[in-house]
Amino acid sequence: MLSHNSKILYPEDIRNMDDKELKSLAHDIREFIIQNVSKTGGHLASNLGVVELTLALHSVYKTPEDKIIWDVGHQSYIHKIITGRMHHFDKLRQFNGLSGFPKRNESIYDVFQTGHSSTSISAALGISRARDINKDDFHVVAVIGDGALTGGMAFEALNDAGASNTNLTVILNDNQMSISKNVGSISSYLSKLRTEPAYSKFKHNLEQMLKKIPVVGKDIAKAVERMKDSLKYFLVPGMLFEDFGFTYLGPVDGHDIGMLKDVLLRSKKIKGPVLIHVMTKKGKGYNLAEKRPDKFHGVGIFDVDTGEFLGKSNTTYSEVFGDELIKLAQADKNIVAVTAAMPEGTGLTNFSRNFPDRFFDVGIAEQHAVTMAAGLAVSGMKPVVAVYSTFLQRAYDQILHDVCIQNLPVVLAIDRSGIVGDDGETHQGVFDLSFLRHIPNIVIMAPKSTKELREMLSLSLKLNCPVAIRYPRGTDIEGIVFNEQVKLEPYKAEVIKRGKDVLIISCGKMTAFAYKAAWDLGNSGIDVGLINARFVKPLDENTLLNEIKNYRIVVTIEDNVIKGGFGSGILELLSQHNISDKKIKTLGFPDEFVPQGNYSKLFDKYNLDSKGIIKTILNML
Ligand SMILES: Cc1ncc(C[n+]2csc(CCOP(=O)(O)OP(=O)(O)O)c2C)c(N)n1
Ligand SMILES: CC(=O)[C@@H](O)[C@H](O)COP(=O)(O)O
Ligand SMILES: [Mg+2]
Repeated sequence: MLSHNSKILYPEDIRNMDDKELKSLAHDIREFIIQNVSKTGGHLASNLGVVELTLALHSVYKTPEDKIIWDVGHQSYIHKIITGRMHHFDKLRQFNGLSGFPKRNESIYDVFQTGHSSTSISAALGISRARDINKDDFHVVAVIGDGALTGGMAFEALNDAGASNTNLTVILNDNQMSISKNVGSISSYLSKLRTEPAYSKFKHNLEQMLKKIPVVGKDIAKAVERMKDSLKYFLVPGMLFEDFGFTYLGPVDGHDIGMLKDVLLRSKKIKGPVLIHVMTKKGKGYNLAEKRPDKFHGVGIFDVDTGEFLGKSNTTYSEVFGDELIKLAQADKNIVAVTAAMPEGTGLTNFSRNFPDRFFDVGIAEQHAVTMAAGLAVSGMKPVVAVYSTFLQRAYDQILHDVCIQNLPVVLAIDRSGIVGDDGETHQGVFDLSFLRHIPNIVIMAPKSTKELREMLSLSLKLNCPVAIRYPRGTDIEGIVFNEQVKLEPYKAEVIKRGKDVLIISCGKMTAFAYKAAWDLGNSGIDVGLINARFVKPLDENTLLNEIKNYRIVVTIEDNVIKGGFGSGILELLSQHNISDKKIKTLGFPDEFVPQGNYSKLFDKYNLDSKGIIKTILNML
């Protein structure tokens, strides 16, 4: 049984084990992961599915000289356990603790950092090409899931790698799941490869038969060749990948260590790019996760026996969004919803059940999601693209070129804006205001509460132009109840409180911290005014200028990077109106990547909670 006190494992230990020992280790590792993740949270089901695959990879390849690149990287826990990091798992995804993704500064075995999907083949190809230029001699392996294979980047890389002749191995970990059930025609194609063993048997028999046809004369020889070629398309499993220029091996049972090692050893001898199709079961070894791999994809703390999640269960912004969209869609048949493989996370699952014909899961393809929505919009539909802030980074040009230049009524419902917490720097949604604010035609809103999100969603569908609504992960901040009397009006800010000494102008969720700071300072005799901007673009210039003129000190606060964010917009406004007699401070995230950690830790670190705001204001007074 593995525990945090067990001997630290390294790949050499794995390479010295026979298949029986590896099988037993696989069992222990599964138990370790289930117990550990139940206490820390993390990506459970994906890791349980790749235990044997990871052991086989480290047995056959000589890491770290040979390079393994994990796509997304959420399935790298076993790789971490057997590369000397088992003892750090009690701090998995915590502030200053072990990352849930590969990190180059954590280990020499982590050769490329990931977090976002579909990058592994590109990175592996780059590493292979550098190796070839340097005349080095090592193997490069990309491990990509069937979900990640729905991303366009993966195909750009297959296209390039397939024609490159370079030695490179792609392991396709096919468990038929993205976070939810995998979608699209490639997924159906892979299912066919998995489920039709007759396919390969028939192909083998036929090839044998064709070989036996005696070649009598040129014409017959040519005809036989042509027949072979056309039959190949029907009969060769993995023909799609073969046509891309890869040698296809598989499908192989990804839970049989012996078979995995065999096929990996075989692949090492093949020149040029190779794709090995490995079939695994997501959640393998934990019955509850095998049954509901979607539910156990990414988890908080849970009870191992019952599978019950033990965290808080207040209504989240995502749930409110999904609920409100259903109501709006009931009244307007032109409303359609689009997700890039995140129906559950974005709160669209119920929508998909209520309106199956008006719901589109396009796979892990954010760029396509946005342009496809633009196509829906030019045809009179009202598309709402629900997407995490961090993943929308992929679709910058699609927003600009396909939506905003044509001024199309596409609503971007940007979930997980601001701090997401445990996933860390690859996933923090702290750039959206900066990468959207400068695009002409777009309206940007940020609700201070789940109630305001409902109103903003309803308004966004009436504005007939591109709209982004950015809202955070999780629930309303506990303990702060707003007096929600000021109804949302288009392009109008909300004056929550007037004061004399300091004005805070807040954006979205940060209004809650500002609200508490304003009241706490009031109790100490400092009279603070508070405006909830509601509209980041266009700013409600009249209200803002009318209020700002009454104060000497102005503080802006946002859960975005300071550079190019909401506060920058206020500075631009003041500069355009030649207002230079104010003391101003823009609060937000500094020019660095925000690490992993829970909300309170991070808001405290960056002085963005009410305590931090009070500290800033006292320093300014
Ligand atoms: C660009 C991007 N969009 C969305 C996600 C969210 N995401 C993380 S894992 C995942 C599913 C990946 O499926 P697959 O590659 O098959 O791995 P599995 O979990 O099935 O092992 C998704 C959609 C992401 N990481 N990156
Ligand atoms: C690995 C990945 O990108 C997702 O699984 C992500 O961790 C989901 O985040 P939420 O838990 O916020 O839905
Ligand atoms: Mg998968």
